[in-house]
Amino acid sequence: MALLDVSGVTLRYKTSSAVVTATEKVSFTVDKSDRFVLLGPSGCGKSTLLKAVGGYMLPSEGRMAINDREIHGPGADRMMIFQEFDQLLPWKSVLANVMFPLLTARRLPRKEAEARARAYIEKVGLTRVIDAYPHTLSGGMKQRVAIARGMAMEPDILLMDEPFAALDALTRRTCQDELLQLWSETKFTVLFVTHSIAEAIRIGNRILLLSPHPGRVKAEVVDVDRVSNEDGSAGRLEKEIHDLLFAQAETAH
Ligand SMILES: Nc1ncnc2c1ncn2[C@@H]1O[C@H](COP(=O)(O)OP(=O)(O)OP(=O)(O)O)[C@@H](O)[C@H]1O
Repeated sequence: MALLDVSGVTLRYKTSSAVVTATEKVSFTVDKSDRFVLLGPSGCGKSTLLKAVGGYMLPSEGRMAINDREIHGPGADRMMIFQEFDQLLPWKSVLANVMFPLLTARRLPRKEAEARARAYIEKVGLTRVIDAYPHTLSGGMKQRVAIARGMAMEPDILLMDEPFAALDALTRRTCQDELLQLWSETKFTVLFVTHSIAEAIRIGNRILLLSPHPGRVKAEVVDVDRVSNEDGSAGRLEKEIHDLLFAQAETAH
């Protein structure tokens, strides 16, 4: 049984003047310990899909289930990490930010919450700024706090919406490496959204390619680790994915 099962999901926004179809009949499954990437051009509905898996939006058609339980709303089994640097509570220290959902959503006793928060802050290498406030941290550090906060909840799946997109290239690369390092230690499950082909290949072991608006499944690339580890093949895979994503658009011009 898959950890996450998304089956024939259509997601629509209803505004006062129009109905926008963000994704159409999208299906995929995520297994435990997958680093599953949703990849596609801007506007293909990646963030909308993630929002729906998070329980913040219900499908107009199709079904989503986690551990065979239908998703009806948000839950502590799914934690979201966003692109924006302002997702932390500015009036709370790093430690208090990481402890906050442990106390409120997980309802852990304060001592236990603090011990767990300290352990995850150490995992992301931020112990020396544990008492600092978010406005004194760099963008990369704030994202690491958000990751520590998400991981400390020990959810069944981490939902990451372009978490490194607003970082400079070097910091982005470091954060990607750190995420992979954390993954090799704990083998958590992550559903990761990006529009960067290179980032998808670095992060994912499986990549779902979505067509432009409305998002439909174009293809799934499996076993990315094995393919991209072969000599010089990351570049080849990048080109193949590019061609798959943009073939139709290019022939149309
Ligand atoms: N709140 C909203 N109301 C109406 N339409 C929306 C809303 N949010 C998104 N959309 C539309 O739904 C479609 C999918 O948007 P979404 O943000 O999920 O795409 P995306 O693939 O994540 O894009 P990006 O990479 O630019 O973030 C787009 O056409 C967008 O304009």
